[in-house]
Formats: sequence, C-alpha cells, structure tokens
Amino acid sequence: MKILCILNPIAGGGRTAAQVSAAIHHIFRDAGIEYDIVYTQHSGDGLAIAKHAEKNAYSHVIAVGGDGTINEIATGLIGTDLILAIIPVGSGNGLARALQIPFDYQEACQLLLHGTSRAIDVGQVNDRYFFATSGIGFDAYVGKQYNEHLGHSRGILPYFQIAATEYFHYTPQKITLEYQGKTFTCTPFVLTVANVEQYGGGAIIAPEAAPDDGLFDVVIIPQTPLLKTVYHLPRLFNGTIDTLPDFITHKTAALTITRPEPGPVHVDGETFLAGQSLEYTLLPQALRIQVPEKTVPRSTPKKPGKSFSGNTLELLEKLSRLKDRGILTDEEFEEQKRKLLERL
Ligand SMILES: Nc1ncnc2c1ncn2[C@@H]1O[C@H](COP(=O)(O)OP(=O)(O)OP(=O)(O)O)[C@@H](O)[C@H]1O
Repeated sequence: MKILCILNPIAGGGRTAAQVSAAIHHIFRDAGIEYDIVYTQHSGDGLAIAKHAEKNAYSHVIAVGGDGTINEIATGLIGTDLILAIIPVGSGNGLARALQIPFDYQEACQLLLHGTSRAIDVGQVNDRYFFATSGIGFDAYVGKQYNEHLGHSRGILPYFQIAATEYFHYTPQKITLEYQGKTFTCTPFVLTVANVEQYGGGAIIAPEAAPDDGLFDVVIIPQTPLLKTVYHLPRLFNGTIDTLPDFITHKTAALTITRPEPGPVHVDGETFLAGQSLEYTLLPQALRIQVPEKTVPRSTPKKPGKSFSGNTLELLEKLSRLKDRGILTDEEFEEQKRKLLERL
C-alpha cells in the first residue's frame, strides 16, 4: 500500500487542515505505511495531481476536502485501479455522508487500515463527472451565486442565506427530458440527477438512490410558494422528501435534457456553465472507494400516516395533476395508476 493524500486547505473554511495533516502523519507512520501529502494551491489542482498518482505507483489516494475536492480527485482516478479514500472536511460532504464515512478524521484515516473498498457508479454530464448529485434547477443557480460570491466563507448557513435571497429571483425554465425512448416537458424548480441520496449538509434529495444500482434517480420538484417550501423543508432532512405531493422521481441510466438557453449546471455542488443540451450517462461501478466494513441502513422516519385508501385516492389525484401538466406521459400515468390499484 502506498498512499497519496491530497489536501484542500480551504475546504470547510480551512479550520481543520493542520490537525488532519498531523493525524495522517501519526496514523500512517505508526502503521508503517508509505505516504505523501500534497496541498492543493488552486481550484483544479486536485484533478491534475490525481491524474499522476497511478504513474507514481500509489495504490490509494485520499481526498481531504469536501465534495468539490472529491469530485476533482475522483475524476482523475477514473479508468485507473486506484482506490479513493475520503477524509470529509468540507461544508456539505454529501458523498461521505451517503457512504457513511466517519467525520472524525482519525477514524476516516483508520478506514485505510480497517475498511473495505466498494465500487460505485459514476455520473457523467456532457464532459464532466459527478459522484453524488448533479442538477440544473434552483440548486445550480444558488451554487453559482455561492461559488462566485462567498470565496473562503463556505458552509451550510451561508448556503441557506443565499438560497433564501435568490428564491425570489429564480424563474424555473420549461425543459424537455428524454429517456428510455420517452419524451416529456416540465418546469422544475429542482431537477437533480442523483447517484446517491445526499445533497450535502444532511439534505436527502433522493431517498431511494443507491450508489451502485446502475441507475440515476432523477428528482423533479416544482416551485411552491415560499411558506409552503419552508413548511416542507424538514422533509428534505428527515428522508421523506418523496412524500411531497408533487415529488416525481424517474430511474434511468441515461437522460437528455434540453433547455431554452445555456445556463449553470452543478456537479457535486460545483457549478459550471453549459449549453442548452445536457447528456447524462451513468458509468456502472467505475470508481472504487474505501468505506466502513459494515454500513448501517438509514432509518427513515415513518412516512405521514394516512389510511391506505385515503392515501391512494390522494396519490391518484396527484398523478392525474402531473399528467395534466405534462410531467407524466399517458403511458407513465396508466402504469402508476395500475400499480396503485393493484395494492387495494
Ligand atoms: N488551495 C486552494 N485555494 C482555493 N480554492 C481551492 C484550493 N484547493 C481547492 N480549491 C477549490 O475549493 C473549492 C471548494 O472545495 P470543497 O468543495 O472541497 O470544499 P467545501 O465547499 O467546503 O465542501 P462541500 O463541497 O462539501 O460543501 C473547490 O472548487 C476546489 O477546486
């Protein structure tokens, strides 16, 4: 085993870089493991450094940072046999949360000694990769403002402050989605293509997403009035966002989105500008990540209790509304209706 640690000194506000570096020295030196630590100097360095890791005979690369750093480093490892490990010191840490990687950096280091490696799917949108989520709706818009205006002052609180301000400036676009031979239009407030359940910061955008099932969960949520959005916000954090009346999810390994004009897209929270057409493709189990030996299933709180028949009627009405608005095709509506009626 030969380990390369790539450390982003500004991730998570740069509060822990020195302690993490000390823990790495302590743990790997004691274990007699060969290792090197390299600090990134600029955005993009993680990718450039990771690309040379294989040539320099490393077996593992540790990304010390948040989702943006992990995205860069993991991108550099695609197509190699190297195993990625994560010491999550970012602000959101969506991928680390979804894979149950410990937030204690000493425990995260110990995963190299006592954990196991797991292959996960990788998402691709045009020429960019993502490992947790990608999106083109309000989250991409907020991510753009966050990355442009905040500099080193990062965190979940500033993110929510920007989201609250930008809520009034954002206008959802009418877009076309094509997948599995079907085409439909919708005007999403949030459109997230999820490889894992987590957005970051504990927000669970796609409760059913699994990182190795060969499928994206495409989540579509329309705009609702601010008060209603605030009222429903806890569902984003307790794993029940899919109980929202207008929540839609599709499972697919490939998807084309066409929008009226170019705009921002985020990959794992990092935004870039892309054209009107976005091609999403899933690369099955294309990256190996070091994870805990045993993972505990997330305990999802019980979904809002209603009598089954009452709930079914409500779901049928919801499906019908979605069909009327063009979000569901006739075929999808009939299929969902049949499934619901079968349960009666
Ligand atoms: N030395 C550096 N100076 C400035 N920016 C850097 C440096 N190294 C990396 N970066 C950039 O910092 C950005 C933020 O990093 P990262 O996403 O890891 O942290 P975070 O935003 O705090 O965490 P999260 O994405 O989990 O919320 C990335 O875009 C990365 O490219």
